[in-house]
Amino acid sequence: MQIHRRFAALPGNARGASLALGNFDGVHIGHRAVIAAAGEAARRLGVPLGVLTFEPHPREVLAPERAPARLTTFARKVRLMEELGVEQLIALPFDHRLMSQAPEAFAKEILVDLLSIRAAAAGHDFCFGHRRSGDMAQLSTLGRQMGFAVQSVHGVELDGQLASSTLIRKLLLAGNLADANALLGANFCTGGIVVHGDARGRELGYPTANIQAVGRKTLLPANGIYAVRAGVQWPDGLLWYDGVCSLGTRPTFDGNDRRLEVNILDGRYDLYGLRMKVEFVARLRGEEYFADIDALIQQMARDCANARAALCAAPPSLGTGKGRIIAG
Ligand SMILES: Cc1cc2nc3c(=O)[nH]c(=O)nc-3n(C[C@H](O)[C@H](O)[C@H](O)COP(=O)(O)O)c2cc1C
Ligand SMILES: Nc1ncnc2c1ncn2[C@@H]1O[C@H](COP(=O)(O)OP(=O)(O)O)[C@@H](O)[C@H]1O
Repeated sequence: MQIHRRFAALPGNARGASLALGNFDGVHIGHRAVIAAAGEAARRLGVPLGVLTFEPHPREVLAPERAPARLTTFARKVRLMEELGVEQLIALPFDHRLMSQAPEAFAKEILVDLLSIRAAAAGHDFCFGHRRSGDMAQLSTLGRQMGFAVQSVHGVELDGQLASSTLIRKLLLAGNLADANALLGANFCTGGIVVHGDARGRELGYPTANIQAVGRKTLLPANGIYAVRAGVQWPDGLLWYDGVCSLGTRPTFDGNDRRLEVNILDGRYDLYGLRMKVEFVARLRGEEYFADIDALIQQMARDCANARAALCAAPPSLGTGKGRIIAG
């Protein structure tokens, strides 16, 4: 996949694609339906499949204090889109010129003059142009006038819930990881760098790598204990391990800061300073206060056994998206 981040540096092969338009935070099953629709048009027309998005999200530029925490970093979006077969990712900076562009000017200057698109697909509620004044009906009209096909894609519902980034954020914050992952079509994933903690984990018999976010933070799920897959970025490549993670303030030890800590179930490693990805596979329980440390240690042993069982039963991490396209 080729990634284009600057208007001025768009090579010729970024032009003439079938493009999915949107922000795609989470790359959830609704987003996947939009990308699939753009992919079908790409195959029909014999042109590359692309995604046009703005990075950072316009909301993060216009009202950063009100922007919700992200489900996916840009790097994670790139990886998920690559898995979906996206060939050209055009992630343009959202600047003041773009902000003030009327819908017609956006279509003419960006979609036609800059990108010469052949087709566009977006969610039925997609808005574009100055103050989000352009909608899908207008994009279809502009497409007819300017010579590109437009497909409006209906929302995707899973077990009666319409996939949306907002709903997935709510589910994660409420501790409903199973539904959030189902709507994501992949396991929720975050990560960071392994830093020093209180050196207590090794005394308990469960060393835990403390993960500190680097760069733009993602949302974190509700506090609790989770079965995870931990991706360690060793100098010579990324390796995945089964693990268990504790997310929260460690009430047993009067912790006051919120920490994300991962115990890799098998083996001992020196992880300090390395990057680690944490894929949340299943929620095991909430954090608890233990008056007796031995009781916590016994519970941690049960957590590890439960994590093993959950990880054995879990489907492969990516491409598990299910869902039904609904009308309307
Ligand atoms: C599987 C697992 C379950 C845990 N459950 C709890 C818990 O219920 N309550 C709690 O206070 N801390 C819990 N912890 C967090 C430990 O207290 C924490 O890992 C320990 O204090 C080590 O901290 P350190 O990495 O800073 O040394 C859990 C940790 C793990 C790995
Ligand atoms: N299986 C393992 N899972 C997680 N960390 C491990 C493991 N084996 C060794 N370690 C190392 O132990 C460190 C965590 O030990 P711990 O006693 O919890 O101290 P601290 O939290 O202060 O770093 C990790 O950062 C890592 O370098």
